[in-house]
Amino acid sequence: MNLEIKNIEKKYDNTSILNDISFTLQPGIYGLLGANGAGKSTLLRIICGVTRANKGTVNYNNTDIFERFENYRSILGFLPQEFKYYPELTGLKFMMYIAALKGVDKKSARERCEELLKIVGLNDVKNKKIRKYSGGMKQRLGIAQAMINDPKILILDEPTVGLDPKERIKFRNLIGSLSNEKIVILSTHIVSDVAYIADEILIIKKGCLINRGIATELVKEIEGQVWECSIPQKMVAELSTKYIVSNQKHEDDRLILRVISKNRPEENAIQVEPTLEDLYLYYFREEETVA
Ligand SMILES: Nc1ncnc2c1ncn2[C@@H]1O[C@H](COP(=O)(O)OP(=O)(O)OP(=O)(O)O)[C@@H](O)[C@H]1O
Repeated sequence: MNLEIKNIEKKYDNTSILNDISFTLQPGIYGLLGANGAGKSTLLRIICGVTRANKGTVNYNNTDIFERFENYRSILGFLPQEFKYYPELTGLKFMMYIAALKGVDKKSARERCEELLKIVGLNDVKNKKIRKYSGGMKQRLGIAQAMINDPKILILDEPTVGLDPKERIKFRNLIGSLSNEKIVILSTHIVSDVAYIADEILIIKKGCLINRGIATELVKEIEGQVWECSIPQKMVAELSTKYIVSNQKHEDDRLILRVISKNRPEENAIQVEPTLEDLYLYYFREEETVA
């Protein structure tokens, strides 16, 4: 199985949103990482066939998705960024409704919906109205509905928005367990969401795919450029304007600063192993701080 994104370009009102994006995916979990507005949602919507690209194609097993779109839709699961939940329905009724929309036959629908609600840990609340669900529960319901047709390609757009740290961990474990033999693409601007579960990271910046690979390979780009130095409080402002500071923590009356810099930032600075968060900050420092 393969999904090929080939020379995709997208413009809105003559502004380029996606710029000649090409990559091919095999089964695995892929983290699409980029700052707000980088073009992640647009790219995912194009991959799902919801939005049309101005140029380029999306090919599933070497066929343009629009050549056999019904066939493609039947193997696709999608959780869009702004998903509509129908608060007055119960979790189970909502799932049954989506199953009907997706053409799952009535007999197997109930069994499938109950099974998925169990998998995502919503069995106990399946007869409660969605308006009583927490953010994490809603997101898990969103994943469950995307899985109704047992998709081979599962696309989740910012699925961890609004989740607390405990729910994030639950979510990561869930994705890990669901992804067998599937292509899972998961977009986020939160590095820790994908650092542990993604087999590969795709980094998108201002509509361009600027890097792709396994995390341990990607971070080599800044090897030898990440430092930790212990400094007095009063030096923070000075160092922060001079260097990219990826983290800081207090230690007694001093601060331990994690700095990204080609040169040793301070006499006592020691080199440390780069992480994906450091790399993210290195790429997106002007755009936002790491969440
Ligand atoms: N329908 C549209 N019409 C005009 N501009 C759009 C439309 N959809 C997206 N854009 C613009 O395209 C750019 C990329 O948006 P997109 O939602 O794809 O980014 P993103 O990386 O998913 O960011 P976010 O996480 O904030 O959603 C933004 O500048 C956005 O304003």
